[in-house]
Parts: sequence; structure tokens; C-alpha cells
Amino acid sequence: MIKGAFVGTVEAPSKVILFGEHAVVEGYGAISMAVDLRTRGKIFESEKDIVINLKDLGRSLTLDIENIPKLDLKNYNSGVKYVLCAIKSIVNYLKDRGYEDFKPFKLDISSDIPISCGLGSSASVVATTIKSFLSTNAISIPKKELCKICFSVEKEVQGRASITDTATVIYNSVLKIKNSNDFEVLKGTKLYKLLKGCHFLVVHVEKRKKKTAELVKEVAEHPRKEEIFRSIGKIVDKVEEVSTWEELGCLMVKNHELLRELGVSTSKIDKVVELGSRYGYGAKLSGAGGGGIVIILTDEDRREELLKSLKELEVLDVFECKVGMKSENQKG
Ligand SMILES: Nc1ncnc2c1ncn2[C@@H]1O[C@H](COP(=O)(O)OP(=O)(O)O)[C@@H](O)[C@H]1O
Ligand SMILES: C[C@@](O)(CCOP(=O)(O)O)CC(=O)O
Ligand SMILES: [Mg+2]
Repeated sequence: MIKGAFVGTVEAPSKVILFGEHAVVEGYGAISMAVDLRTRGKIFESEKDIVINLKDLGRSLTLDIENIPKLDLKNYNSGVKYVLCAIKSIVNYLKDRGYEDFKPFKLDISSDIPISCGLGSSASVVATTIKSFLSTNAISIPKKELCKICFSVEKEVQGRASITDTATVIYNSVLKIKNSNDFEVLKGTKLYKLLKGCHFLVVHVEKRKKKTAELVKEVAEHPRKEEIFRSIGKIVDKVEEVSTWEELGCLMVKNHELLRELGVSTSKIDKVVELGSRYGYGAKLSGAGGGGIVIILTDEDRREELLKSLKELEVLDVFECKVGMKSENQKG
């Protein structure tokens, strides 16, 4: 074996939630889809430890394999917790099933996904880390198991979470989330066919001041959350019945209004949603909120006017997003 030799690459995409964020944590449904902005893990041989370079954070972790099951996440800064918890969880999962003597490796993680803006960068990084560990050790586990482990990491680090982000980046598809921990891949249904024809734009509106974990915690304390979640749940149920982009866009705007009532929108996000409704079929914030991204269902005939207005608002970035297609970054 050549010291430091390149072994291979693993990847995971990102996601947008089309309907149902926050309420899904409390057991209501959601609709999500994968976005082709990717996290990549480049794996190299290592002599002794597991070394993980988090290129986007400018951080490096060196882990003695023997000590991984005893890692206490409390001793680490919040930025590296997802990756550490991912490594610890996969080691414990495999040990419980009789595996031992894991191979050391060096892993360089880098991502196209803007961090902490609602695109599920945490789930994508967790999936990449665990897939890298499995690939290095030539172990394969069922997708459903991989999903369960990644979800347990999001839950442990975030405190509260739904399976939405994890399942969407692992199945790399359009998903109907049935409740906080069950889902199905949508293929061939009426809604899937409608979504397949949709042109979406993901607008990175502004940096988020808070992490998902804090936003989910704040929402859990909202005095009217039950009533608002129920209304969001009803919208998700209606989505499967719609036949036109107009109806779909209208439900997006209604879902956004409810997220606004939950207190997770901002004035700039509202302005972008307004533009998305004026020049497109509808729009809403996506993910935990508090800033971050808006998803717009565009009217292709008015796309240029929309892009011009977004530029005037000085949004951070605009990404194309379509079911089953590679997204292109078109700076706004
Ligand atoms: N490229 C990356 N490298 C290392 N850690 C990352 C990366 N991207 C995301 N993370 C982890 O995920 C956290 C952001 O997750 P979160 O607040 O859930 O936002 P989101 O999942 O919407 O992007 C970061 O603080 C960091 O801990
Ligand atoms: C708010 C929530 O519904 C989505 C969070 O998405 P993100 O981390 O902002 O990409 C939380 C969850 O489903 O785990
Ligand atoms: Mg996240």
C-alpha cells in the first residue's frame, strides 16, 4: 500500500423542503426533493488515525480509532459535532454487529452547499462521513439502515429533528415524508409528474444568524405552534391533489404565511417570496428559516424579470433546481 494513496470519492447531494418544515418534526407530513449541490469526501490511505479535514470550516480532526466509542461531543465546538457524531455512531453501530479492527483513513470533506441556510448541509456532511467510513472498510449496509444512523446523528446534535433531510440526501430523490421518521420515495404519482415539469429557483437570500438546532428549539416554544402545525399539515395533504402549477404555487405561499406566523421568516425573505409570487407561480422559505433560502416555482416566461429583481435586492446566490436534473449555479 502506498502511504497517503488516494482510495476513492463519496458524495451526497443537498435538499429543499417544498412543504412542511418544522411541522414535520412534530409528526406532520412534508414534501422534499434533492438538489444537485454536493458534498464530496475524498478518501486517502492513512497509517494510524482517522484524519478528517473539514476544508470549508478550516478545521482538522485526528481521531485514534480505539477512542472513538468514548468520544464526548460536549468537549467539542458545535461546528465539528455533526462529523464527530457521525463517526462515533457508525463505529458503535458496526461494533454492536460484531465488526472490529477498522481501517484508518484520511478524509477531505468539501461542499458546494452554502452552510446553514436551509439546504441540509448538515445531513449531507453526515451522510458523506458515514459513507466514507463504510467504503474504506468495504462494508455495505442497506440504505434504510444508513438512513436510520444518519437520522440519529441529526437528532443527537440538533436535539429535535425529522428524517426529512437525511432521507432526501440519501435517496437523492423526491420524497413524501409521512411523519417525523417515516417516508416514501415519490415516483410515478400525480404529484411527481407535476413536480417533474416544474422549474424551481433556490435563492440564497441572506446568511442565517442561527443554526437549525436553535430555530427548531425556538419553534417548539411558540404558543400557537399546535394550531399552525395542523394548518401546515392540511396544506401538505392538499399538495397531493393539485393538478396545476398555479395551485402548487398558491399552496407554497400559504405554507410561507404559516412559517411567518411561526416567526421563522425575515423581512428580506418575505420580499423574495413576494417577488416569487409576482413573477412566478409562488414561493416560500425553505428549511429552518431565520434567513437562508427561498424556493420559487418560476414562470419561465417571466424569469428574466424575476432574476433582475433578485439582483436588485442583492441576494447572495441563485441556483437552478429541477427534479432529476443537475442544477447550475447562476450568480444573481
Ligand atoms: N462543508 C461542511 N464541512 C463541515 N461541517 C459542515 C459542512 N456543512 C455543514 N456542516 C455542519 O452542519 C452545520 C450546519 O447545519 P444546520 O445548522 O443544520 O444547517 P443546514 O443543514 O440547513 O445547512 C454546520 O455548522 C456544521 O457543523
Ligand atoms: C426545520 C426542519 O424541518 C428542517 C431543517 O432544515 P435545515 O437544517 O434548515 O436544512 C427540521 C427537521 O426536519 O429536522
Ligand atoms: Mg441541517
